[in-house]
Amino acid sequence: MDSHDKRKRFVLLSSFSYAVTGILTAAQNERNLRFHLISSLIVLVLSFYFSISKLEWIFILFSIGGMFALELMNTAIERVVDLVTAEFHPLAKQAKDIAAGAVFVYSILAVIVGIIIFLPYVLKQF
Ligand SMILES: Nc1ncnc2c1ncn2[C@@H]1O[C@H](COP(=O)(O)OP(=O)(O)OP(=O)(O)O)[C@@H](O)[C@H]1O
Repeated sequence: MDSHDKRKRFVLLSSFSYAVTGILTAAQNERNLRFHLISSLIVLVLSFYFSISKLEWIFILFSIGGMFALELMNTAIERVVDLVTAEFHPLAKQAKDIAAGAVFVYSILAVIVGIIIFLPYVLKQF
């Protein structure tokens, strides 16, 4: 491995560690993210319990992963807005509210996916 390859590998590993640090920082500071973590664990337990199909797993994993990714992006937007201004600003409000709106839209979708997948399994229990 030449020094150029070593440098590229170092840059890749650094980016990975920055991303992990970002996720851990957000998880420590954001109540919403911890809520998503707990709900995701419950959903994963249910998925194993009901032995859901491969296709259902794909939808569940995309719902969970997408939710986390959006929540992280929302947190990043909140941080940048707070960095730019501590004063009340209509654009700061719009930026935060729109980012929160994106998370809300995806949450509704994830709940609908959860109902479509789990309701038939739950009803079969009775
Ligand atoms: N600088 C600002 N100017 C105008 N409105 C703001 C500003 N900061 C926050 N807001 C408004 O207050 C709301 C709450 O802001 P806050 O910074 O507490 O974020 P949050 O959405 O509650 O974050 P969290 O997900 O951490 O609870 C925002 O959604 C926005 O409507």
